[in-house]
Amino acid sequence: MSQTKHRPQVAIICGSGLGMLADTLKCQDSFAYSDIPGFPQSTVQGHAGRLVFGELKGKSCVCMQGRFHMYEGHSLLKTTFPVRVFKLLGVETLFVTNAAGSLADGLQPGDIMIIKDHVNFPGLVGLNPLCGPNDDKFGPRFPAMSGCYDKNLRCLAMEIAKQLGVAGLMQEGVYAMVGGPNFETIAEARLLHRLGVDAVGMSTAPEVVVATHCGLRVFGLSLITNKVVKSYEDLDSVNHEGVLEVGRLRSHTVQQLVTELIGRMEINNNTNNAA
Ligand SMILES: O=P(O)(O)O[C@H]1O[C@H](CO)[C@@H](O)[C@H]1O
Ligand SMILES: Nc1nc2[nH]cnc2c(=O)[nH]1
Repeated sequence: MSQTKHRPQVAIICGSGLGMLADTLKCQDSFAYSDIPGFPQSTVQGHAGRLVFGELKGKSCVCMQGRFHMYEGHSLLKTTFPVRVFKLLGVETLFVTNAAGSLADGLQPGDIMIIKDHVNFPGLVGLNPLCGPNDDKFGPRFPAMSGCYDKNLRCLAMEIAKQLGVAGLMQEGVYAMVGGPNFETIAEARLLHRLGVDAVGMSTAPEVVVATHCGLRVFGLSLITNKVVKSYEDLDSVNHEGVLEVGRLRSHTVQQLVTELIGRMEINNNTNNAA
C-alpha cells in the first residue's frame, strides 16, 4: 500500500481481450504481477499480467489486467488470491468480466450478457477455492450463494444500456464455468444447453464464490465471443484468436457501460441483494 496513494473501493477483473478496461483509469499506478509478492503469473494471450490502480468517475478502482485460470495449473486458492487481497485493501464491489461462448439462441457474438447466476461445474465436484480450513476472518464455513450477483447493479446496468442505446445487445443470463482448456464437444454443448446454461467459459465462478464469501458486492458480465457449436452439421469451430477479436470490436461499448455503472452506483452498500 506504500506504493500507491489509491485506496480502491471497486475492483475490476478483465476477461480475455477486455484488458482495455484498465485504460480508462485516470492517475494510474501500475504494477506487473511479477513484482507483487504472492501473485501468480498470467500465461494466457490477452491477459497482460498487470494490476492497475486509478480513478474512474470519482471512484477509486483497481483493475486486474489479466486473470488466472484453473487450466493454467494454478490452484483455485491462487486463482482467487487477488479477490482476498482486494477485500483487505478495502474494496466493496467486484466487477467480473469474461469472454464466453453462447448456448442461447438469442445471444449472438458481440452481445453482452449480464450474469444473473452461475453454474460452477468444478465447484459441484469439489474443486472449490473455499475447500480446506475456513478462514473465519473472511467469511462463514457455509456461505449462501443464492444472491451472489447484485440485483440493483443488474437493473442499473440495463437502465444505462438503454440510455447508451445498446440495450439491444444486452440481456441477463446464466453463466457456467467449465474447467477447460479445451472448448466444448457437441455433446457437452447440448448438455449445457439442456441444463439451462446461456453462456459458458472457463473462469469467473471461483472469483465470485470467494468474493461472496467475504461479503463483496458482485456485478458480472460476459462478452459473447462465439456461438458454441451444438450441431454435427455445423462446420464452424471456435478459437482463442477469434475470442480476442470480438473483445477488440466491443471494447468501446464494454468500457462505456462499466464506466457509467461505476460512476452511478452507490458505494458503501455492501449487502448482497439478488433475486
Ligand atoms: O474467462 P476469460 O478469462 O475471459 O477467458 C475465456 O476465454 C478463454 C478462451 O478463449 C478462456 O480462458 C475463457 O475462460
Ligand atoms: N468453455 C468455453 N469458453 C469460452 N470462452 C470464450 N468462448 C468460449 C467457449 O465457447 N467455451
